[in-house]
Amino acid sequence: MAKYAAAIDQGTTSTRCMIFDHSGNVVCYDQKEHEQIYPRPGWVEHSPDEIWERTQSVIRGALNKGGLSASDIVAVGITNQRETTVVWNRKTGRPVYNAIVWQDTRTDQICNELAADGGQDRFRAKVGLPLATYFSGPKIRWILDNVPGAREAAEAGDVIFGNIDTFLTWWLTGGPDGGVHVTDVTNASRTMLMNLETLDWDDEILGIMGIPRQMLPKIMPSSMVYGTATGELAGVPVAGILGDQQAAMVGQTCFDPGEAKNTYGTGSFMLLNTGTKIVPSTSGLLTTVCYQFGNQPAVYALEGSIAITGALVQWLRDNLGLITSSAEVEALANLVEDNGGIYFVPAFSGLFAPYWRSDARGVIVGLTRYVNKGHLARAVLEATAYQTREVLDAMEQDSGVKLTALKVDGGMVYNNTLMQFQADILGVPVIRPKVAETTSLGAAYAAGLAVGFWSNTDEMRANWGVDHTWTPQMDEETRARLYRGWKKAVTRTFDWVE
Ligand SMILES: Nc1ncnc2c1ncn2[C@@H]1O[C@H](COP(=O)(O)OP(=O)(O)O)[C@@H](O)[C@H]1O
Ligand SMILES: O=P(O)(O)OC[C@H](O)CO
Repeated sequence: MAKYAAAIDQGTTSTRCMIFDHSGNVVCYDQKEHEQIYPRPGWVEHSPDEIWERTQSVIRGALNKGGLSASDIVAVGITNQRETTVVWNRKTGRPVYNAIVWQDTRTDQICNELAADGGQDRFRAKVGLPLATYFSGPKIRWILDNVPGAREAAEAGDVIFGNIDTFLTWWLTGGPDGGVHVTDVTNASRTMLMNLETLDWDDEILGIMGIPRQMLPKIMPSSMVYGTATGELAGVPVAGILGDQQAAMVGQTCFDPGEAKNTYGTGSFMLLNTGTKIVPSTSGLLTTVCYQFGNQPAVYALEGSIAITGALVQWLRDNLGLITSSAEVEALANLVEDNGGIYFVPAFSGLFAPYWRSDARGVIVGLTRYVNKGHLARAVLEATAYQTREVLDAMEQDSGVKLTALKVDGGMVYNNTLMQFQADILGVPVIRPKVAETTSLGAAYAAGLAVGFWSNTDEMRANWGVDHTWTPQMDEETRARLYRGWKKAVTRTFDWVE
């Protein structure tokens, strides 16, 4: 009887359970969206209870669709939207507040106060991150400061913190009845609280941020058996945890220093493997943990995080009603030859890499009466490609590595117009692999590796193959002119929020 590895991918907009065979092919899957809660401008929340309910439902759905049961699954891996912060009661499992999502900007004031002493890069040498609303530490601090009784309960060890990986692992392994309270090095590296050298929580930063150590999960490698699942997957080892962007690195088999990928989802995230070296960024990138398999040394990465890419297409659909599905943006953009002179800079959550400007807000510039909805759709797609060029430039600057091609994945890579324009604006080929579900695949690989379903990374590499390559067709002068226009447009977003 064939055996399979399962992955739970808890993303910003939806939760999936995917089941893979030994060749890395998807055997069956199920997926469900969850509610995006916007209580105020700049605030974004999810219901942790809904996320756990959706997780159980997609596990059931995937097993049913494949006609499988827990006994067919060798291990399950978890991958997740990173940074999103949950604080809950360890006796009841009830969250003390909604999950505060990575895009949420409510901690702006906390970040400014922390930056008043030592600047935005105050903790960068230790944690690889600038002070920004993106990361979990300030979000935990906000909950402890604003939810009555939360701080006292955290100090007493009654309420605990986790990113979504930790929350789901805790529930999967029993919840209040013995659930394990753990995270992995990749997720921990997004909290601003983990020291990249020691791979442990940093007491000095915990003290400054006012976060009690006893509420934090134990930091573990990304591939090992953390516990045994209960419920639908009863008896299956929970054996992999990776932040979703790091999981995509594993799914894309970027195991050698110098290998990179870009994932285009709600936002886009480009990572470059830097091996066991911690490479500091001077160009606005993040230094982060890429993965740690078992007791091997941790592998690090440079990351260019872009907050809004696919989410801008959703905005065109949901807020303007110009399209009824995300895929329709391509046909709308193809009604016109070019962007008609406009640029759309989607600084909806401020700007992440390489700027880290929380005072920025979105702009559409260059408007004339000539511009129509086709141009707007085109500018929406182009925004993704220009933002990607910015982080790629920063990456080459910081690492000294000149990329000769870019491996891509995520929901937007089925848009041919965008991918061709991406290759044109970067001036390097863009490559989509056969299995583009790299995030789930990476989590399944991490879990399968821990239980010997895959014996080493060479087996994973052998599963990777090219589906499509887009080669640059734009002349150098046009590329430079268009990109100059983008850079100018970006400056128009600055200094908006006072
Ligand atoms: N054909 C398409 N063209 C442009 N954008 C698309 C297309 N299909 C999906 N998207 C965008 O991709 C995103 C979904 O990708 P996915 O990888 O599932 O994201 P996430 O994991 O962040 O939820 C959405 O923001 C959606 O608007
Ligand atoms: O859920 P995604 O795919 O939008 O990824 C979100 C990132 O992990 C945020 O850092």
